Amino acid sequence: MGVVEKIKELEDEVARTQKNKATEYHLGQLRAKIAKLRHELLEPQKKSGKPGEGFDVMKSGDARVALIGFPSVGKSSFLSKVTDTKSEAAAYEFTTLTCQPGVLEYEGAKIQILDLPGIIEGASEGKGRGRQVVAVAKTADMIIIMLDATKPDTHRALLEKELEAVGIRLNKTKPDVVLRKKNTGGIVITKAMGLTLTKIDEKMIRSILQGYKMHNVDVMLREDISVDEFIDVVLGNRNYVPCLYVYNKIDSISMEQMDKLARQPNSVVISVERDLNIDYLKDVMWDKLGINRVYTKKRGERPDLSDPLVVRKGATIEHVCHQVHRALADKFKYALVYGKSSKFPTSQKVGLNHVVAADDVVSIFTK
Ligand SMILES: Nc1nc2c(ncn2[C@@H]2O[C@H](COP(=O)(O)OP(=O)(O)OP(=O)(O)O)[C@@H](O)[C@H]2O)c(=O)[nH]1
Repeated sequence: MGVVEKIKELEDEVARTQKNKATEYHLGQLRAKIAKLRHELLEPQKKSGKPGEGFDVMKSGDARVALIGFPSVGKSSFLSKVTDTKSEAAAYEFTTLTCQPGVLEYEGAKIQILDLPGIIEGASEGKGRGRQVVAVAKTADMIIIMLDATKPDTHRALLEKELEAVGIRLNKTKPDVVLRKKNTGGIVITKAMGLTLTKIDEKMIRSILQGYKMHNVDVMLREDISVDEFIDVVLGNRNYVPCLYVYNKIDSISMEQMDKLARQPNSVVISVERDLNIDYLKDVMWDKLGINRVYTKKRGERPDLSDPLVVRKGATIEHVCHQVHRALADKFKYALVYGKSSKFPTSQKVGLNHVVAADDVVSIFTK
């Protein structure tokens, strides 16, 4: 029996099994087995060369967004509206995947948008093309699921399920659990002070770990996690990616329908054709990507506002140095920051660990 059939069989067993106290552990183990098989299915086959070879797209620009959606939802129209695809005319040919990267310039940042082939259906069954689409999606800083507002909203669940099955977690944070493997000593579970587990218990944790033949591990729990979240931690290869649901073609639906879609979490409604809400979408993307601009200023000169540096939220002066030049941090003496992260109305003298804020102006002084 192939892996796909085995997964199907286990899934059927889960569906058949009544959920109650007595079957709880059995169900947990089944889910762990399914996760393990899925993982096997998606592991790149050994002889296929270097990881990523053949289909990965070089990460260019400051952030990368993967655009996913069924055919005819308006992805191409969207890309030609917001990106400068003309200058990137060369489509990247991959072994079986053609991926058209476009660059969206926004607030001085270059955001690379990858239009992934319409169909990711079957990706979780490890079908060649699906596997590659997923590999690219996993490198994205954000995923946009584009949907057709005029169609029934079933595509969304299909795409979510597919991404979920390949280990991509949308709009979730990594569970706060630490596993440490050791050579002896058995399984030792510790919980953070005051933490009560409501969705999983120690017996289940042990049974899952044993299922993975992990007999000597320290487990530190800092969060009330579910069984599936614990399996995610054990497998350890999940990608936690922010996701925006973009409903296109709102020009063709009623106000009521539009209002309902727009009120869903992480959702933006647009019309590419009528140019509705596109700028708002860019703002939301920028926010969700968690990036900031900072400006540099040379001594005695005005800050260079035409050429911002783009850094992640929470970035430090050290990150800023790296953006300017690879070797700058080694020669660093101190920096002066002006702006929101400065303690003073004027500049503050800071070291490499100082966290910059949006639109700060930074002067770097070297040894
Ligand atoms: N009513 C309406 N139609 C739109 C809008 N945006 C795109 N379309 C139409 O939807 C159809 C599909 O658009 P595409 O941009 O080719 O869609 P796609 O997702 O790239 O499709 P594939 O290339 O098949 O993956 C075209 O006929 C567009 O004219 C919109 O905002 N409103």
